[in-house]
Amino acid sequence: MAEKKNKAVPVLDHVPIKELEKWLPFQKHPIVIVDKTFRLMGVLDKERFWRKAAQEGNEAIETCTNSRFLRIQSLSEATEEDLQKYDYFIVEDDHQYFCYTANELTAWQYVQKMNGLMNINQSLQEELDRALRKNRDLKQILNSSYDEIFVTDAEGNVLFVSDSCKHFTGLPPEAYTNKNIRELVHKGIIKESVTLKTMQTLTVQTAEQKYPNGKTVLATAKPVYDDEGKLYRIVTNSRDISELAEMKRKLLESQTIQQETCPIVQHSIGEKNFITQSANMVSALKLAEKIAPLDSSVFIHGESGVGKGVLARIIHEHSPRKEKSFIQVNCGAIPESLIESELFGYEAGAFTGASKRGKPGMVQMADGGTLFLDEIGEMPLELQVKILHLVQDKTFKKVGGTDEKRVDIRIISATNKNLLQMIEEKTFRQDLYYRLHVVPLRIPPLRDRKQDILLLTDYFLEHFNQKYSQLVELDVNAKLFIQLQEWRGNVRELENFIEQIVVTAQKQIISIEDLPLAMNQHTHHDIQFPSHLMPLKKAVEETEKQILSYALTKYSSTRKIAKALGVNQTTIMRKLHKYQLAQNRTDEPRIN
Ligand SMILES: Nc1ncnc2c1ncn2[C@@H]1O[C@H](COP(=O)(O)OP(=O)(O)OP(=O)(O)O)[C@@H](O)[C@H]1O
Repeated sequence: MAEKKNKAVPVLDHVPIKELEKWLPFQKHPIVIVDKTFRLMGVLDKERFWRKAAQEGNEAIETCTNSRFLRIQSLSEATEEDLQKYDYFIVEDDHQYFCYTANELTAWQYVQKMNGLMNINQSLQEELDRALRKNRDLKQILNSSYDEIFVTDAEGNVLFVSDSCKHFTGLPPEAYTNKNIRELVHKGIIKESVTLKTMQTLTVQTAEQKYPNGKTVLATAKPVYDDEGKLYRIVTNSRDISELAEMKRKLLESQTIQQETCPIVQHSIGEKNFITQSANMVSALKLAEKIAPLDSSVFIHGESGVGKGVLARIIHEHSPRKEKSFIQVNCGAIPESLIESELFGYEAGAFTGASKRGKPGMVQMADGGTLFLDEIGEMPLELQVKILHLVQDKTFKKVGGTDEKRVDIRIISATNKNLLQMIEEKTFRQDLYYRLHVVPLRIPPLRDRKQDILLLTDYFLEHFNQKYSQLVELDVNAKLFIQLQEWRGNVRELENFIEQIVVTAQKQIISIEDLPLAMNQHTHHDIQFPSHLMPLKKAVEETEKQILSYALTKYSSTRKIAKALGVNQTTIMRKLHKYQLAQNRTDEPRIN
């Protein structure tokens, strides 16, 4: 208890002198003695008690008797007035009396007030610290949100913008704070402000907004009212829905196309299958089957990797020539200097380095069967006239030979080039074009038959699982993700991609997170430059490898890659081997 102060003097009420004598030696302080009515009897001092009590008019007694005493319940009870009026204050505490001088009590009350003030100050400080901490926590929470949070007061003055605004707009939050929303809209920094609409209508407003950097966000502004029901704040939350919007668009697109889905059609070619369920592909297939028994020349148009080669095989297999050879010549893959001898063969000693016995060409090997001239647009102009003879008369001469040889072949050609434009540019002979272009067939790219993506994904998954004795599966999201890709390299790219998943899978069920790296390589074709410093040689190699991987998905032959990259074909072949990218190359002519 604060009132038990050291300086307080104990007060005794009617204690027999004898008792007092016994008790006195243990007291350190003077004692005040009062009677029953609380009238002062005397002030005792440890050593001088008896002496002073015996002497009438003792100075000490007199001082006390002239003094004014006030009995109070607690020290804090004494008022300013009391402190002026009385000299001593007697307080009872636990049946013991204590006597304080007015000075002591004033000092005590002063200390109490100071403590009180200090306590208030401390609790205010604590309250402030707590508020600041809360404010900091709140800011951190808001700033860690992926959504952008935008807060204004009732007048539209921007009070807070979370950090993610940088991600959305490219501008830091400071570009907006302490400005008025009207000013931001007026300057065109914000378009179609939902905050402004909420200010005007006092209702929740939601809108899809497009930012100049291409991002689409869904912004929702909500009014916040104070206790009196007046508008106090407007809190706007913006969520990046760019990916969602893109997915939605693609899904809608694929759903529209889905309506054109046909029953699955399947053909087996060698150990592989040709499979489709897209209406446009099925009609191309039907036409192919219809013209297959005829001997007329067929011309297949389509982007690289769509399946021109497979369709040519199907035509051959549906023709009376199916027991004979199907010879596929990739005109873009054979070096220009060799193409004539590869195609037509050569006589013994026709040129330096030629075999002494001569060599039959692919045309001769196709006798009785089908000759498939893939990438016919790559045929050198000088050779085109020789091909024209072959198509017209079914005759040809070997390199270095004089004899006209006759063959019974059916010619199927294919290209992903615009031959009409090449004719205009005089790089392709018009007469040859019309000779070859008797029955044109068109294979649509994979992006125009999205319903085939899933079908082909499942087919290739099963095929490669069997080939590599694996049990890899794709979960629903991974399949959806694959379905939504562009597949600019068409079926070949999808096939290679699934093969890569099966070969490199670390677990049985592949989910969407396991795909992106490979997806980046296969679909976006962005060349990633090394993100950290490394020896220049290694950085060059990494970039070179990426460029080659991309080129492989874009071009069907090393000759085309060489042309696109401005180096010779041998360099490309060497580098493909160096980076172990050459496994899937089938540049060599296929002979069946
Ligand atoms: N509908 C399909 N079903 C199954 N596999 C297919 C289908 N279409 C194409 N493929 C496969 O895709 C790969 C590429 O096909 P193909 O070589 O016939 O394409 P292409 O159009 O001739 O390409 P390029 O123009 O580059 O020569 C092949 O492995 C082929 O088996």
